[in-house]
Amino acid sequence: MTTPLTLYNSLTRNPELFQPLDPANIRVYSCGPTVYNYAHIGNLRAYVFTDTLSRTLTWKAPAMGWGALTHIINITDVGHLTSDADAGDDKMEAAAKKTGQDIWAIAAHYTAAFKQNLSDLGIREPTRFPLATDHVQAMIDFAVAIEAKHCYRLADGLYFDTSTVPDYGRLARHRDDEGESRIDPVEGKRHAADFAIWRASTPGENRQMEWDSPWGRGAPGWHLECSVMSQMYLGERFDIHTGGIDHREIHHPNEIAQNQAHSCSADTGATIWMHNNFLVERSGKMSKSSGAFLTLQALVDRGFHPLAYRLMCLQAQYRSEMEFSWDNLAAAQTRLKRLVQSVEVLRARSDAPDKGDAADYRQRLDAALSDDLATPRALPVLDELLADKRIAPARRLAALDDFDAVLGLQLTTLTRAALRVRPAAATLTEAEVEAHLAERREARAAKDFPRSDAIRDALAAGGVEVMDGDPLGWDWRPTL
Ligand SMILES: Nc1ncnc2c1ncn2[C@@H]1O[C@H](COP(=O)(O)OP(=O)(O)OP(=O)(O)O)[C@@H](O)[C@H]1O
Ligand SMILES: [Zn+2]
Repeated sequence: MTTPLTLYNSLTRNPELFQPLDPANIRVYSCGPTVYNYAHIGNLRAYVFTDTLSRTLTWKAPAMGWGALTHIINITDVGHLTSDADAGDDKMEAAAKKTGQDIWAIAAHYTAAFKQNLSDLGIREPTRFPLATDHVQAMIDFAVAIEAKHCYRLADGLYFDTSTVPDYGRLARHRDDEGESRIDPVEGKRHAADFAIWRASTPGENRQMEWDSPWGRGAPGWHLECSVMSQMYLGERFDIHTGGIDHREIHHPNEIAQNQAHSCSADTGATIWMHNNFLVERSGKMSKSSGAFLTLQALVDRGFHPLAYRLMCLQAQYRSEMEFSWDNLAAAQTRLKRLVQSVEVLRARSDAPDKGDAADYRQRLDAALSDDLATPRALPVLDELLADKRIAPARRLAALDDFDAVLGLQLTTLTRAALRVRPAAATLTEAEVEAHLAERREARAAKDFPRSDAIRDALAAGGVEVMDGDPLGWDWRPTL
């Protein structure tokens, strides 16, 4: 039995039954990163969420009679200002000025780093990663098409008049009074919420990225990019649009306004708008612009495996705020080790009787994921499946394969050696650690305890804790 898929729609603020426009081709658009710096682990949470969504859509497809999934994640390499509305500099140009580097090289470097992060987190590649800068002509065409009815010109560019579309800001649930203070004032705007869809370069601005347009040389607005790329690859109407919760306030309402203008209808573009909540620290939202943030590499440098972070994300439902702490990450890594160990045990035992059936577990997993991607409820089902001695090990391993297709924890291939990530500060190589441990085993066998202790202390000084009698059977672990 298959559970129908229910997803929370930010437009209606309600869970809704997912009914694809074209079951043969489900279409999803996710706002991608602005590539002026490394992604922080909060940004990456957004893509663990989209990966869970796309894996769930794929996993459920056979039973639901769905066909292909087309998933687009764009790369914002121009146009995103330091404020999500119309104030400040282009984040890309600002980074280029600050570092004195070529802006195209910056974009290429951080785009590659972002894709590596996704791969390290077991996030499947989307169908396409379109670059905003490859679509500038299409953006100009889109703007030309809506200009007469929906836009007006100011000295610094072409602006969208938000009063020309029905129900502007419905997604954000703006009340008129809060809208006013939220948006940066720009001289001459008709309404506070109006926004630039083309920004003309100011004399002497000296941008590295600029293009000719009917509104002067300049660059496209960030909101325009996503309207154009979603329409180009998914059509005017598609199924799901995702982004972080911050996008619910400005970026997505503005995309919707443009989509409505272009399609001459009240259609927002996507049927369901989904938003992941923030990763926060005690000091507030993790944020690239604020300077101090954690990258995935920073976690690895402290001895954590990227998949431990993925598991940490799955332990929270995507709509809940998630607080980062090293303790929580360490707990997730221990949980991952425990899972890897259970799989090892199953592999070693292939002879147990087969009295049970994994179908019940599959159904429970399906029920959890189909309830707005309730991953925290899915994980205990996995634990129970692995521990159910009534089901033969081979059958449990086969079911694990199926579970992992949607959880993406790579449990069928992950090894304990891979999980023993060496912190950046470590001085001993893996081979040296193994050699010391072998020597120590000999010393203990010969009851030479002072020598055994001396080796343990030497390892500790090198950042390695020897784990005698560890219940998980782990010989050693890196210390942080
Ligand atoms: N702390 C966070 N937790 C979860 N998602 C986040 C967080 N910060 C940003 N996001 C999401 O990450 C995705 C990529 O965002 P983007 O690269 O444009 O970030 P940014 O606006 O440049 O960075 P920041 O807002 O951190 O300064 C977006 O969907 C955004 O909503
Ligand atoms: Zn976007």
